[in-house]
Amino acid sequence: MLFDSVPIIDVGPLVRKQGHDAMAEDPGVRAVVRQLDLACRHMGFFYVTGHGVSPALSQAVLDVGHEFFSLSESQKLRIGMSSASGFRGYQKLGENVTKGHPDQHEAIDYFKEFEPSARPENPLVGPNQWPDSVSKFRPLVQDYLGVMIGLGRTIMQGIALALGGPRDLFEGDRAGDPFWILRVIGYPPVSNLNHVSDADGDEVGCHEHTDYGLLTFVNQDQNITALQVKTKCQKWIWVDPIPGTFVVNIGDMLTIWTNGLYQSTLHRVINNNDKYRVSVPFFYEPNFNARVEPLSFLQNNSVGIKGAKYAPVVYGDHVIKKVLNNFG
Ligand SMILES: N=C(N)NCCCC[C@H](N)C(=O)O
Ligand SMILES: O=C(O)CCC(=O)C(=O)O
Ligand SMILES: [Fe+2]
Repeated sequence: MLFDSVPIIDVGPLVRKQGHDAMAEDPGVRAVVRQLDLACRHMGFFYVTGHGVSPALSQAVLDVGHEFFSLSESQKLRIGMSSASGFRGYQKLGENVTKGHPDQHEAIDYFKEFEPSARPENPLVGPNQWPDSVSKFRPLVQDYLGVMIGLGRTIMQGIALALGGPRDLFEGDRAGDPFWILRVIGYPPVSNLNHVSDADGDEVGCHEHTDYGLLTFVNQDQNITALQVKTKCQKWIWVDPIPGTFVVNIGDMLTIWTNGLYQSTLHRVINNNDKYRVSVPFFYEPNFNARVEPLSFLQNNSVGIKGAKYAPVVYGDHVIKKVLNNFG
């Protein structure tokens, strides 16, 4: 089965039953689980509706993003990202690099904060940086984080069932204490052309990449189409915003845990519109110290994969390598 567009999944039944002992037998949950399985096997991307996150909260987070990016450069640089801040904070246009190409976006990056006892040589140890010039920014984003961590956990329960595992497969040492990431990203318009001929050039808001962890939830401006995904047929397709939904995609650690059954999917951003675009991806990730390796029950599965196709990695090592690469 091949998808030529991104499927929409109403996860309402899963959200209502999550954590219940009998959830795996609930017919509504089972229908959601089947759709998650197909989307993860064949596309790596899906929209979710029925997630229970307030549309007003999602919109307010985008609004404070717009407000922040409209500030002067010197105000934005007051929360500038550096190695001293653990790579948390504001990065200027072109500062983030993907496979050697500077990206045409500016952003603020947040990571879960470490306990004071964390190893000081870990380059990601540092304080998150909040803009005080946009007073509602911090409380809104913190509310949003709480809600999104809950949604990430719920969808991971659905994915655990989709794989034929117990619902708590990704709890505990795997992803019970997720090293979440949140980015508030601004993409200026790159050109007024109606097509993009050279997708390696300067006009790309974020060059093609896969995400690092388990699940990404993209909250994006309505009425601007800029995100593209590469289908299994190697065709780039646009992912239009749909009101009230998140665009969800799977990350590299799910590829490893599922022994390649659910593969992370290449995507990129080209804001070839005349409006400034804001998106806020929330990344639900494994625990920082999680050891990620193909699940034993997926090493000889129905698709005929024999043995482990991927070497084990520690998630924290993977994300550190990625972040250091992004900022030279
Ligand atoms: N936390 C995540 N997944 N961030 C994705 C950013 C993708 C662009 C980055 N320069 C890169 O090359 O990865
Ligand atoms: O802006 C978007 O729609 C997606 C951004 C993205 O892919 C990322 O930050 O990993
Ligand atoms: Fe991404």
